[in-house]
This record gives sequence, structure tokens and C-alpha cells, in this order.
Amino acid sequence: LETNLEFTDFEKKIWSKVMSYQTNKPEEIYDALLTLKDEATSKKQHELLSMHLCRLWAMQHVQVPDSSTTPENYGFSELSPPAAAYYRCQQAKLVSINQLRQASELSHLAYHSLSNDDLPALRIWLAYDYIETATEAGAFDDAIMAAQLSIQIAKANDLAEWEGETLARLALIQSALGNFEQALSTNSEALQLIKQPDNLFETQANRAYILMTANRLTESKEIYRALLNQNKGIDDFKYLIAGINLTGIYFSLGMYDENRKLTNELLELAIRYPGSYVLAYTKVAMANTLLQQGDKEAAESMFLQARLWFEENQVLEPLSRFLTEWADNLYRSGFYLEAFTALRDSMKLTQDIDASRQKENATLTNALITAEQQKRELLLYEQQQQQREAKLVQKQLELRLTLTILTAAFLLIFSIVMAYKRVQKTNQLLSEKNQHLDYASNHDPLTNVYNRRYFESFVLSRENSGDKAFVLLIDIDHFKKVNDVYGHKAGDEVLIVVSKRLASRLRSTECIVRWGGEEFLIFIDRPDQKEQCIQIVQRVLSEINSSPIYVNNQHISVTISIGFMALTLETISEFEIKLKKIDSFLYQAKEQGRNRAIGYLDEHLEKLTIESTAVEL
Ligand SMILES: Nc1nc2c(ncn2[C@@H]2O[C@H](COP(=O)(O)OP(=O)(O)OP(=O)(O)O)[C@@H](O)[C@H]2O)c(=O)[nH]1
Repeated sequence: LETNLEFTDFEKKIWSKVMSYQTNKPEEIYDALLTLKDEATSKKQHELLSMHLCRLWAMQHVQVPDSSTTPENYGFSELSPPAAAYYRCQQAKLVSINQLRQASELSHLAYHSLSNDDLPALRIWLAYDYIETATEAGAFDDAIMAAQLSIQIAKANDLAEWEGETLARLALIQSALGNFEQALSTNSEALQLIKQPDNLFETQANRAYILMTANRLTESKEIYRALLNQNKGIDDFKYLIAGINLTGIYFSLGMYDENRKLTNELLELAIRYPGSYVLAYTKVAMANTLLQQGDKEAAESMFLQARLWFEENQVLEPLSRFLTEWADNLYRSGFYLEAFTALRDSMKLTQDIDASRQKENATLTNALITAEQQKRELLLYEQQQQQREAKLVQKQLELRLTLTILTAAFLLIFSIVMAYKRVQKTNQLLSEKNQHLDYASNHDPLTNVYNRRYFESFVLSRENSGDKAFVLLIDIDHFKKVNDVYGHKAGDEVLIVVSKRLASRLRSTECIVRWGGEEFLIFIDRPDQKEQCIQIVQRVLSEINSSPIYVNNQHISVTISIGFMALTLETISEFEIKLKKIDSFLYQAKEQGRNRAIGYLDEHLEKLTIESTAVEL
């Protein structure tokens, strides 16, 4: 279930600065941490840094509340709901103004607001802090869980000293639960890891205390004696702490002489620290010693002085224990009434403590509920954030999809248009080509008049129409000579000019056909009258012979001979017979001297010869 518990580089930097508390003052660490502000990039990094800044600020401003400094000043995000780091900051501020009950509530809240998303460096700090809060509230399960988390993260980061300190605290919890063997074993583990002299002293004192609680007084006594020897003339407080506990053991073991000697020595030393807890504790030891010696008055006075200190400083739990011992001692010395009073006071105090514990428990429960609510809020907030992000991504996707569709549609339309244009162009080219082919298949390439192929289909389309027509078959006279004299190319030119001249007078209903080499056919659809046919023939003859043809700077005079016939369009075979007849008329025209026309104006009339401008019957 656990995520990666190793510190990142950023966390390591923070850690090394905050752990320099033995050589640096809080304000120095505070300033050192400020230099890391720009390196915090994520929200969690900001929270970790802000928690330490806030905590160090509170340490510098103990008993001087500064309402102008809100948590937001430490970079806690206003956007997201408060998190564990924020509560730890608030806790530090409450401690600084001595609001310990509220501070302890916030300690609960801070620890229970932790999530796997929080940085290991924040989690280890808050977990360790919480061990004490939870123990004081009697929430031993919570305390053990917090200790385990602290140990786990310490192990993941090779923080031996931290792991040792946590184990030392865990041992005390185990001892309080009556698991003395486990407590001693945990304490041994701690002793192997701890190197710092202060921590080492405390852990050894813990061991002696556990042994004392387990009623292993001789072992306990040896440790206390060793600690006493180590600190004599070196550290008064350590000497006093070890000494006070040792007097208790001497007393319990009936070693009254040693007890008296030590107690006197301790009191002499403790008096140098008026108002201190060590003085109060020493006075309790002294009171018991005096009572044992029979000096009841001095003993009672001494105990009262100590009792006042405990009451003033609300250190009630040890006081209730001392009262019980005191009552026991009074009873043994025969002061039954005093013993009863002391015992009654002790019980009253125990009741008060229990009530206070219950309050503390209620506080803890409240804190748990609040933490759960906060976690839910945080989760909701993150979900909303994720939803917002997801929506954004979806919108971007939709936009991209729309763009893709639009692009695809555009490309499709574009390609369709292009394909359409290509088809159009191809169709146009094809139709042009077809037109061209059509033209080429129906026309004579030299003169551009219709060819015989066209005429055949034309006649076929008119088969049996019964329409009247006038057909002229024209042949250029002595054309071979033109070729011979002026060249074949000039001959071609002559053919072109002749065809143009023949076509110049034709109407849309009339057509001209290149019939052979120098032969042309003129087809006149539904001629009006015979006179008009004669005029046509005359006009055709004069159109050619009236002016020479100008080719290659030379004038070539040309005449034509014509065979003609006015006819009715019936069957093709009949038409072919008639064409042969026309051909024979043409032949006759040649025979009769050329430059003339011979034919029928009516199939039933006689043959007619037309000479240039004159008409001969
Ligand atoms: N330059 C040219 N000459 C052609 C073409 N087609 C046919 N000819 C020539 O036309 C001439 C026809 O000669 P012939 O049929 O002997 O008759 P002719 O010389 O016209 O004499 P008559 O018809 O008897 O008056 C031939 O010499 C062909 O070579 C052509 O397309 N171009």
C-alpha cells in the first residue's frame, strides 16, 4: 500500500537544514529555509517548506502572538482545503502562545489529515510529533501507528538517529501497556542506533525507568548509578533526573542511608534551579526521606512545596502518583488520618485526570472526525480539479476532432472538385477530340469540304424521303497540266481555291463534297425552280472561269466541266444509278469541249447543255 518513502533531493535539502538545530538557532534555520523557496515547485513541496517556516517562526515568537502573520503568509494555498502541514503550523502557533489543549487537538488533526500523497519528509515529522500527543491522550494504538510510520520512513532514508529516537519512544509506550520484555527489546534496538549524547542519555534513562516499572529494581539501580557517574559535574539536570529516580529505588529497596545521602546531595544541587521541575521532584524525594526519618513536620512542609509546583504547572499525573506514595508512606509511619487525606486527594486528582483524559479523548474524536471531513473535502476538491482537467482535455479533443473532420471534409470536397474538374477537362478534351475526329472523318483534309463518306451517310439519311434535289458533279479541266506546269503543290492550292469558290455561293441547305482527285459534287436540297437550277450552274461555271487563280505569283486560269441532274430522293440504288448518269453527263461535257455543263433539269425533260454564260438546248 505504501508509496515510495524515499526523500527527493528537495526534501533532503529541507531535512539537512531543519536537522541542524543543535548547531543553528531557529532564526538561522528559518533564513536558510527561505533560500529554498524558489526550489519548491509542487504544492506538496510548498506545504513542507511552509510547515517548517511556520514552526520555526512560532519558536522564535514564543509567548508573543502575532495575529498579523496568517498561515497564508507561509505559502499555504488558499485554493485547496487546509492540509496536514497547515494544521501543524497552527499547532506550533498555539504552542507558542501556550494554548496547549487546542494545540494538542491540532496535532491530532495534523496527523490524521496526512495522506499517502504527502511528502515522506512531512509525514515522518508529523508522525514523530504525534507519538507524544497520542500517548498523552491515552491513544496508544494511534501512538504505535505513528511510531511505525516514523520508523518506516526513517529506514527508507537511512535516518538511524531518528529511527532510534522513535524506537525509544515506542519502548515507553510498550512499557506503559505492561509489555516490559518488548519494551526492553525495543529500547535495546534504540540504543544500538542512537549516537547523539543527549539522546543516548535519555534512552538509557528510559531503560532504567522501564526496569523500575517492571520492578526489576536492581538492574534499574545499576543503570541510574552509571548515568549518575557519567554526568556528575558535567550536566546538572541529567544528574538530577537520574538521581531522583535512584532515590525512589533506594527507598523501595530499603536502602535508606544511600537514599538520605543522595537526596541531600540532590537537593543542594536542585536549589540552584528555583522553579524548575527537578527541584519539585527532588523535594518529593526529600519529603519521603524526612518522613522515613521521623521528621514529620519538615517532611509535610517539603511535600507541600513540591505539591504546589505540580499544581501550578498542571503536572497532575506525577502528582497523583506521588500522593499515593506519600499516603502509603504516611500510613507506614502511623499517620493514618494524614494518610487518608493524602489518599483521598490522590483519588480526587485521579478522577480529575480521568475527566481530563475523557475530554482529551473527545478532542481526539473530534479531531478524527474533522480530519476525515477534511480528507473528504480534499478528495472532492481533487476530483473536481480532475473533472475540470478532464473536461478541458475532452474539449481539446473535441476541438481537434472538429478540426480533423473539417480538414477531412475540406480535403474531400477539394478532391471531389478537383476530380470533377479533371473529369470535366477530360470530357472537354474528349469532346474536342471527338469533334475533331468527327470533323476529320467527315471532311477532306486538303480542301476542308465534305468527303464522300459524309455524303454517303447524308444520302442514306434521306433515303426514300421523296425530297427533290439538284446534284452537280464538277471536274476541273486539264488539271493534269496544272500539276505538270506549276507543280503538285500549286495543284493543291488550285484545288483549295476552287473548293472555296464553289462553296462561297452555297446556302446552308446546300453542300459541297470532294468527290475524287479534282472532282467535286454539289448537292442542292429542294431547289425552287428549274430557272434557279440553271442560274446555279451558270454561277458555278463563271465562279471558276471568270478570274484566274493566283498561286505562287502566277495566274492560273481554270475551267470546269459539270454533269448535273434534278432528281427525287428515293432508294440508294436508284440514287447511285442517277449518279452514274450525272457522271456520264460530265463525261459528255468533257467530250463536247469542256467549260460547260450537261444534264437534266427534270428527269422527264430533255438533256440540257449549259455553257459558261450561255444556255444551250
Ligand atoms: N495537285 C493535285 N493533283 C491531283 C490531286 N488529285 C488528282 N490530281 C491530279 O489530277 C489529274 C487528273 O488528270 P486526268 O484525270 O487525266 O484529267 P485532266 O488532266 O483533268 O483532264 P480532263 O479531266 O480530261 O480535262 C491527275 O494528274 C492527278 O494526278 C490532288 O489532290 N492534288
